[in-house]
Amino acid sequence: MSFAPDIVERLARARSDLRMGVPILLTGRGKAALVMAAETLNEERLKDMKALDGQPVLAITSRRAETLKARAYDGDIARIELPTDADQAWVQGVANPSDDLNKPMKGPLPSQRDGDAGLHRSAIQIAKSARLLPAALVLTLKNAASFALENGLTVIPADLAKPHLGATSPLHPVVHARLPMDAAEAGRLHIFRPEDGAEEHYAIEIGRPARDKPVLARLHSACFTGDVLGSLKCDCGPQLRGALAQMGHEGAGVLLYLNQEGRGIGLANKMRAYSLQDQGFDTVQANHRLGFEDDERDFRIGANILKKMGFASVRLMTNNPRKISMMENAGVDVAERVALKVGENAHNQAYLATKAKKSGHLL
Ligand SMILES: Nc1nc2c(ncn2[C@@H]2O[C@H](COP(=O)(O)OP(=O)(O)OP(=O)(O)O)[C@@H](O)[C@H]2O)c(=O)[nH]1
Ligand SMILES: [Zn+2]
Repeated sequence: MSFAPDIVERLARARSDLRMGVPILLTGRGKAALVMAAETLNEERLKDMKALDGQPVLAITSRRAETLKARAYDGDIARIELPTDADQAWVQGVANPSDDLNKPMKGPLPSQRDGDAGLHRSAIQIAKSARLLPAALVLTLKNAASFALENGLTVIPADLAKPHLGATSPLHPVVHARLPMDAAEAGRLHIFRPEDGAEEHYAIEIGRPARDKPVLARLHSACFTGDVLGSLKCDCGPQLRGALAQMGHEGAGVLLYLNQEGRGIGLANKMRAYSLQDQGFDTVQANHRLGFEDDERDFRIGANILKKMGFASVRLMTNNPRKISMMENAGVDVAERVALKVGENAHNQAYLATKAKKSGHLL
């Protein structure tokens, strides 16, 4: 029978469970763990978890651990032991840096050193892919199978999930239709849907670019604040309109609108980063304090869409060298880099300077 969800479908369920505050069960190497996302934890479920046998731990990334001066014995992650009197506010205070400056962490925060951190690592990856803060409460369970069944929990075997976490999901074209725009009357919007149930991505085709020549292309990452609201904190809005205008002017091009808001951390986390920037941290430091890397985007998605549309070579409009190398690694030739320098203003000068200094953006 083919009715039961496969691992990719179960992972999509797990992401939405965690976003709703519902626990999931991770299994692997003869162990099982009850997992709840720190961000969506509630007092009642925390109380119930503490009533079970065993020592719950809060798994956080080493980026977050560094800010908290906690030891990350597992390299990329740390397993913080939960004090017996820990409540929801304690857990969320460790996971979320918004109050770090007002309430410097008292600590010390002892981390676990022994045992296997595999399930904890998977828990953080799933929380991250759900666009939540990268922190999860984890409790190793006995009799896990009956516990999951009784409570109707989504069960994820970590070994089966591993190849899919951090992988690029195959994408399929859904529909395309004519879309006359200010920048070009001959516009067409294509919708692509990934198999993993995550956000759809869009391609805006201008004119009918030849498939056997390098196409003028832009990989644009969604920025609700810049693209829609005209935020002055970044240069996304002018870059989006500038790229479309140049494609309209040349009569041909493809703009990929990738739904990877906030360099892949989601809009809620980007707003957390903005609030940290108001406390004096730059765009890179803010991501790190939240527990993320500088840039969590997967540009292979863009390369895959281009290949699906029949393009093998691009004139890429970007100042970001990572976009160029990722395209080439994904098998799309970058015949030329076309600089896209628009939209500098008094509010985003420091942001653009940080990208140049810390993220290698070309000036
Ligand atoms: N996390 C985070 N994301 C931000 C911030 N400012 C802008 N963004 C996001 O950064 C992305 C901007 O990406 P792009 O326009 O592709 O820019 P880029 O990587 O600088 O590369 P090029 O513009 O091609 O040179 C969008 O997803 C924005 O939402 C910020 O301060 N923090
Ligand atoms: Zn932006």
